[in-house]
Amino acid sequence: MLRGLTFQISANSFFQTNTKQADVLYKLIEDSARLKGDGSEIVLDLFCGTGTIGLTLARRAKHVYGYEVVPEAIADARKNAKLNGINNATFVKGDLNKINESFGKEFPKPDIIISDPNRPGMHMKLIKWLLEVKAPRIVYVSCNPATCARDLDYLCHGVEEKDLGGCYELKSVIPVDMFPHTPHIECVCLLELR
Ligand SMILES: C[S@@+](CC[C@H](N)C(=O)[O-])C[C@H]1O[C@@H](n2cnc3c(N)ncnc32)[C@H](O)[C@@H]1O
Repeated sequence: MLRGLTFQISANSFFQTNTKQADVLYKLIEDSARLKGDGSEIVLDLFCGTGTIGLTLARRAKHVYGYEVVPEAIADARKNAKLNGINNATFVKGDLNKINESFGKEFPKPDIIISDPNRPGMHMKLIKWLLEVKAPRIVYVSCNPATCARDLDYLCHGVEEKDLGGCYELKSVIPVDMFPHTPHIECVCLLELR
């Protein structure tokens, strides 16, 4: 049980190992997302895993679209939506390192984007797409401060060698101790469109 929702997971799906702190992490993400709560907003949940973040936000959103590469995780996310009586969430299997021009055509323009990649961070194709789509807010969740700093820099200041301009302002970075007694740290970063 996380944020009042029940999750079923299978062996190949990612799931936060520190469940107690996962509750803290997801609450912080919800707070950073600052959904109006009137059911008018579109949420895009990138690297959605079993749907945890998107499903916690779905209660206050118009619709959530989740993308994830592991098919078992997508099957879990769909099951978890049903299990919790949530019918405004769509989960799609896709490799976010290989997006092409059609990415973004199958969902409305997002009001808020959550991006929670694994340690390598986001592919340049995804950075480019984010800089083009210009969602009002991005909540970037990361367990790797090095790739996190790189991706935040790209989103705020652009990528000179790709001729991409940055368009976000970093509003906050909140560390969460997901891995006690280790040097590792998770961060929840809020970016707002300039
Ligand atoms: C840090 S986990 C976050 C999962 C989920 N947001 C959560 O909180 O449980 C990163 C997720 O990204 C997925 N992933 C890794 N590479 C990907 C890619 N190229 N395209 C789409 N998803 C990917 C992983 O399978 C994993 O589920």
